[in-house]
Amino acid sequence: MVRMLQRTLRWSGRRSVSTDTIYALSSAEGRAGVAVVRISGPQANWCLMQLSKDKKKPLPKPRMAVVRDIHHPTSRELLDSAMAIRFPQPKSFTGEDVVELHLHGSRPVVKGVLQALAEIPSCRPAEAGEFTERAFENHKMDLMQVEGLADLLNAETEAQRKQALHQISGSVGQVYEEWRMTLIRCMAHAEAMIDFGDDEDDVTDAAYDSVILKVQELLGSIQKHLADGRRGEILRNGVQVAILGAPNAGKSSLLNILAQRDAAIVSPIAGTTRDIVQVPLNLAGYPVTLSDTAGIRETDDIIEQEGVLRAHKCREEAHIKLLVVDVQGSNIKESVETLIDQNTIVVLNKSDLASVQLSSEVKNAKAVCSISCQSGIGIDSLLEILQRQVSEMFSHVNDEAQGLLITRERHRKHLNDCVIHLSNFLEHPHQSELAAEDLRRAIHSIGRIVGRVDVEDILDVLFKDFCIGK
Ligand SMILES: Nc1nc2c(ncn2[C@@H]2O[C@H](COP(=O)(O)OP(=O)(O)OP(=O)(O)O)[C@@H](O)[C@H]2O)c(=O)[nH]1
Ligand SMILES: [K+]
Ligand SMILES: [Mg+2]
Repeated sequence: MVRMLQRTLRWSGRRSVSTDTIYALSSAEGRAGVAVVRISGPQANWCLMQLSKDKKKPLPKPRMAVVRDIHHPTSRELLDSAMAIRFPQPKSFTGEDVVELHLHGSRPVVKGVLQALAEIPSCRPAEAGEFTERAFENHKMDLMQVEGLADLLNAETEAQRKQALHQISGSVGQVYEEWRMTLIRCMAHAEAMIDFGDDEDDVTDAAYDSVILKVQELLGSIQKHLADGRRGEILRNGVQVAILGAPNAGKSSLLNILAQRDAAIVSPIAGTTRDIVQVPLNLAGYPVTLSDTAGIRETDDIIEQEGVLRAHKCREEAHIKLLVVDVQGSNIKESVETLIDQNTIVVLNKSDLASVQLSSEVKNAKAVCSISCQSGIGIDSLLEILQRQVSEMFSHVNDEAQGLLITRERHRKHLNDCVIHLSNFLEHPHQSELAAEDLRRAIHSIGRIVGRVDVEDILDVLFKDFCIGK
């Protein structure tokens, strides 16, 4: 109870500050062609007037870019000749009055304008993510769109950009909202059963049968949606590719070639790599994390033992495995042949030293490829194989289906909860009070995804990830 009260207070505290007018540099720090300072809140227009030499100068027309000299409000010193644009509420990013100043991207100009804004009463610097928070509060975005925006800002590759933009468009949220509305209608029927069930048996029964059918259908849709192979989450977090193999096979050499830098130590001493060494890659537009691991073998060295443990853990978490084998050994060593599975690409290394001998175990692998880290032979075809494997992971993702990819564990959890409540409902649909409660819980679970209910905790975490000015 106390926690709930604290939360409510914190939440209302957050709401009350939103009457302030806030400002921030919304473009990146440092020298640039243009720097954008954004002002949002009831005093935004007034701020613009305070920054003019003649404070009675009329405001520019809405959404029209005009050249405007920016002066310090008290000293009247000229700070920059800027471009100003007004976005009157509610047609703005935050839903409040917004003024954007497009300044020359010079540090002293930006500093001067921010200092000038600080002089204006009832105007204060924005917190990280505060513009977006206001957009959410003013129903300009739902929670999934806010998360999509966070993903877009963090995106490193084209595929991630595409997925984030899709989530921002709101179409994913719309599907969940439709599901929620369907369940709300079902619950209305279920509640009507509680109230009138005894008197109007015939009428309600027929109607109620269709409710049960609807719930069954919806449960099927959600279960299908959940069985997406976690592709949306993988796309957001990156495809995990592990380099595995016996000591001295040339794993670190391969990592360095693919990373195009000396990320890991290479030496002729077996057991060189102990920690996992990771490098991010962009393969065919998809984000990949490539991990080099310790050579797998029996050892008395306790540090190397820990390295081998970490290598096995990395293998378990990997979506794609590169098993590096030194072709000088007659066959694939026993210690590593057990590692081959359907997601393994066998990489026969040091082909400059010996001719390639394939052992039968290789048949279970996804692909086999012969390379030399020394001469560079075969690296291009390995890259091609890898790119193909990565693209294949997302091949079922045509544009239409992408709208229904789950991008966060949070969404998955609420959908799983929803499945549990709907399954419970279907176990006792005619025990009206219980059944209505199950539906209520299912509605609540879906509502949490788009941020209809219980949003404050998620927002606190989410906005911490945003930069100031967004
Ligand atoms: N001739 C030749 N030597 C190679 C090739 N690839 C790697 N080496 C050499 O093999 C030795 C081991 O290479 P590493 O990359 O350190 O092997 P590793 O698998 O990371 O070894 P650990 O970390 O100890 O498990 C080094 O001396 C490399 O220079 C290759 O294609 N041809
Ligand atoms: K080595
Ligand atoms: Mg190594």
